Order: sequence, then structure tokens, then C-alpha cells
Amino acid sequence: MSLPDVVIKKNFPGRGNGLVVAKDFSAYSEIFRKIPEVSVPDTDHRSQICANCFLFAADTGDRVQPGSVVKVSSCGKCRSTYYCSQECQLQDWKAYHKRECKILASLARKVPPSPVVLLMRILTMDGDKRDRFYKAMENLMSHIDDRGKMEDFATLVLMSKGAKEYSGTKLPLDAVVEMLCKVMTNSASIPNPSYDTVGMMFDPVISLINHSCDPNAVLVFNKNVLLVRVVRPIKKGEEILITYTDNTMPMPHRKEQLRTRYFFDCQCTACCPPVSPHHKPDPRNNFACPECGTAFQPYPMESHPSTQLYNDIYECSACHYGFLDAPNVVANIEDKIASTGIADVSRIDSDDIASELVSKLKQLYKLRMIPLHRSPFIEVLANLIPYYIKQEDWSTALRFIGIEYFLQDEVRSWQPEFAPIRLAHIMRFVVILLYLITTGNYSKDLEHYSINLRECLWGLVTELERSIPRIYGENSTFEIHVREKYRKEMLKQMGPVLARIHMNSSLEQLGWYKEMAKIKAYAIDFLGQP
Ligand SMILES: C[S@@+](CC[C@H](N)C(=O)[O-])C[C@H]1O[C@@H](n2cnc3c(N)ncnc32)[C@H](O)[C@@H]1O
Repeated sequence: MSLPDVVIKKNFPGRGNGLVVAKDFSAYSEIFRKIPEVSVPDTDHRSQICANCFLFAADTGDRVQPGSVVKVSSCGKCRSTYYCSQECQLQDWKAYHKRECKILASLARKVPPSPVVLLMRILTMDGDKRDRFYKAMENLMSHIDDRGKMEDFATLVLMSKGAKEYSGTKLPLDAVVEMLCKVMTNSASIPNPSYDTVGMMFDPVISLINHSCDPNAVLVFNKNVLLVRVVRPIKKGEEILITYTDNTMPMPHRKEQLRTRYFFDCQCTACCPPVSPHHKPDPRNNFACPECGTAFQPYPMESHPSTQLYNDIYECSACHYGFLDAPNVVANIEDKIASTGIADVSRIDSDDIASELVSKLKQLYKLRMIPLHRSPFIEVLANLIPYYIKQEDWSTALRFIGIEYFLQDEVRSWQPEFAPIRLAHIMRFVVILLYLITTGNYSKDLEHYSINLRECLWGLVTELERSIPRIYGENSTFEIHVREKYRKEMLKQMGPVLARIHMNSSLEQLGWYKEMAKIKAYAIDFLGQP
């Protein structure tokens, strides 16, 4: 492997092989960057991004801004693979597309799911490249036995049959199924900076990086280049650990995701914290006292050395509201949430559904026991915000982005600081503010709060520009996009005199915090309304 600062370490107890660093790394530095061996665009985004360089416009994704503007044109033969330039088309043609183009053309634009397209790219490799790649894949985990017990295994077999037939490989079906299992265990999604999945990648070296819910590194993409960046200092000889899940979820949700998707029981430092009176409980796991809102953690953690520590908390430390059986109280609350069906709504496609969700959200908020950073608030907000953006109801979208930014991100950004998801939220906040400012289309309710939206926008763009290089490195396409599109547009809106004043003043002097507090009130007051 030609990555000088990284070595493969075999057989970590309980988790197989992994990658360790060969020197010290400070926070926000880069460990390595690499173009993944195989990547494919997400089936839903094929016509929006370049299949070679994954060029994004930050507004490629449905979640930031509808009506994206990426200029790509399709391959004239298969008509289902898109490129931003002839150069990209040629590169991809030589690397992969010349072997898949005919297959895709024969499918008449009905492109199979991304794992199948990715597997076809592997199965149609030839020569030295094929030998090297297959050798590197040999020792990767497939979890084929675990997958065999899953309900959707039949689908995996069907997908493997498809990939075998389309690619014309001579490998027996069993071997293709095992390969697909390796792809499922070791691939990663390619997010754009708005955190929409725009593709899928597979690389035998990158896939050696193991998981922790308290990670020291993060994977981000700058176009098609994957960067492994440090989020807290790593000492020489330490393992590189990233998160495989939505790391903002509470521990039981993370564990469940890791068990069902990656087949292991996470024993990381966040899931098994040290038993010590000085240990600060992980805020991701908090519930709130229904009387006064103070945080408490009632999990029965059977497999866990600190069970006692958490189970002993039966009384609110602030108001002394009593819990006779805290785990049971929580179970009842979880049942109540399940009975609302609120967490199951993944796509909102009408005003009625959206209003119903909003009213359930308010009911749950009134219970006070579930902090806003927990499920199901996370899922509901993740669906409501793009819905209102799509409806161009910017005032309502602003309420929900306010809840996300002020109330969820406090915990979301707990670790790692400047998580990519936090930057995606700020970006979305910026987009909504800019729309409100340029259209002047405020609701009466929003006008009532007399918020200086320009000040808010200025501070957020400043925050974004300061934070992006920490996670994405200098001069990323994300940074350039924010500078070229959002800063320029914002300055245009302000005019030269105001712009000069802003450039020479601190956020404090500009009253940014005061204006942001008004948005916070606008968002939270709404949750309390009947
Ligand atoms: C992408 S692979 C990582 C490389 C893997 N260790 C190997 O040797 O091929 C993902 C698999 O590694 C294992 N793994 C990763 N992180 C782990 C952890 N923190 N604890 C236990 N197993 C882990 C799980 O079996 C998981 O399905």
C-alpha cells in the first residue's frame, strides 16, 4: 500500500483488521486522500452529477435547494451515465465505462440499483487490475453467514444473479453472492456537502477503517477524492476510527444500526464508558425530566460494566421528581412514540401529512421527556425541512431549521466538533435565509419577530467559511462554492456600503447573536403553540 503514514494492523481483538497511523496527527489535519478504486453515482442522482469526478453543485441534492443546476450531458450510447466534460467521459470510458456501456444501453435506461452497477464494474475488470483487486478483496469481511439469516437475503441473491447475467462473468453464483456481501459490508456512500447521498464507493484499503461511536477521524469527499481527516488528535500507533452510523443518535439506536447493517456489538468508549464518578454522561443518550426538563439517563445496559451507574438514577437531580422504575418509564414513552407512527413517515407528499406530523411533533414536545435531538424528532425534521423548501414556504422552513441548528446541533456537534452534518445544516440555513431575503416573502408571523435576516445570514456564511477548511481542507469545491455563490450573492444583496461596514466589524458589534436569538425564539415559540 503506498500510503506512507498509514499501516494495516491485523487481527484487532473482536474486529478483524484495521488501519493505524505511523505518526502523530493533530486535529483537523489530513491523514490521507485517495480516489476510491470503484465508485458509481446513486441511481436517483445519475442525471445530476458527473459519473467520473462526482462534481457537485452544493445544490445538487433535493435537501438543499430544488431545481439544481449541474451541467452534465449523457453518454450518447447508454444515455444513462452523465459527465461534466469530455475529459471526464474519456477517463471513465477507459477505467470502466467501455465495459458497462453496452450492458446499460441494453437495459434501456432502467439502471439497476447502485450496488449492482458497482458489482458489475468489479466483475468486468480485466488483466492485472482484476488480479490485484481480487487479491485485495480476499480477506475482507462479507458476513455472508449473518446475511444468510436476514429477511432480505433473497434480494441479495437476486441482485447477484442480475450482476452475473449482465456482466457475463464465469464466476459461479455463490462467489458473486459472496462478492456482493463484501461490497455491502465494505462500501460507503458518497455524500455531497449537503449530506445527500450522491453515490457509492468501494475501496479495499479505505474499507479497512473500523468503527467507533467516539471517532477520531471522518471521511469526506472533495469531488471524487476521498479525504480521511482528523477530528481529534491521533497518536502514532493508534487506530483510525470513523463512525459507520448516524453518530448523533442515542446509544441503543446506534447499536441497533451496527448490529443489523454491520453485524457487531459495539464496545467502543462511547458505548462502554469508564466506570467513574467523574465520567460525564454522553448527552446523546439523555432523556429529560418531565417536570423540569433536566437530563437523565435511565438505560438498562445489561452488557455494560456501568449499568449500576445509570440504573441508579431514579430521581431528578434538579427537582427531585421521582422515577420508581426509570427504564420502564422510558419504555412507556417509546411505546407512545411508536403508537403515533411519527417515526415511520419517510416521505411527505402532501400538506395534510405535513400538518399532521407538525401537530404530532408539538404533542411530543409537550411530553417534555424526549429532548429534541432524539429520535423521532431527528427523522421528522429531516423530512419536514425539505418538504417546506420544496413548497417554497421559506418562513416555515426557517422555523424547523432553527430547531435543528439551535436545539439539535448542540448535541449533534458534541463530537466531533464541526461534524460534516453540522456544516450541511448551516448551509441549508444559509440557503433558506437567502431565499427569504431575495423574495421578501415573509409570513406575518415571521415579520412579528422583526429579525434582521441579513445580519443572521452574514454571521452564518462567516461561520461556514471558517469551519469548512477544518473538515474539507483548504480550497475544497465546497469552500469555493460557498464563496462564489453565497458570499457573492449576499454581498450583492447588501450593496457596497453595508458590505464594507460588515467586513470591518465583529459579529458581536453587528449584533449577530441578538438577531440569531430572535430566530431561536421564532422556532421554539412555534413548538409550544397549540
Ligand atoms: C468495513 S469493515 C472494516 C474492516 C474489517 N475489520 C476487516 O477486517 O475487513 C466492517 C466490519 O468490520 C468489523 N468492525 C468494524 N468496526 C468494528 C468495531 N468497532 N467492533 C467490532 N467489529 C468491528 C465488523 O465486522 C464490520 O462489519
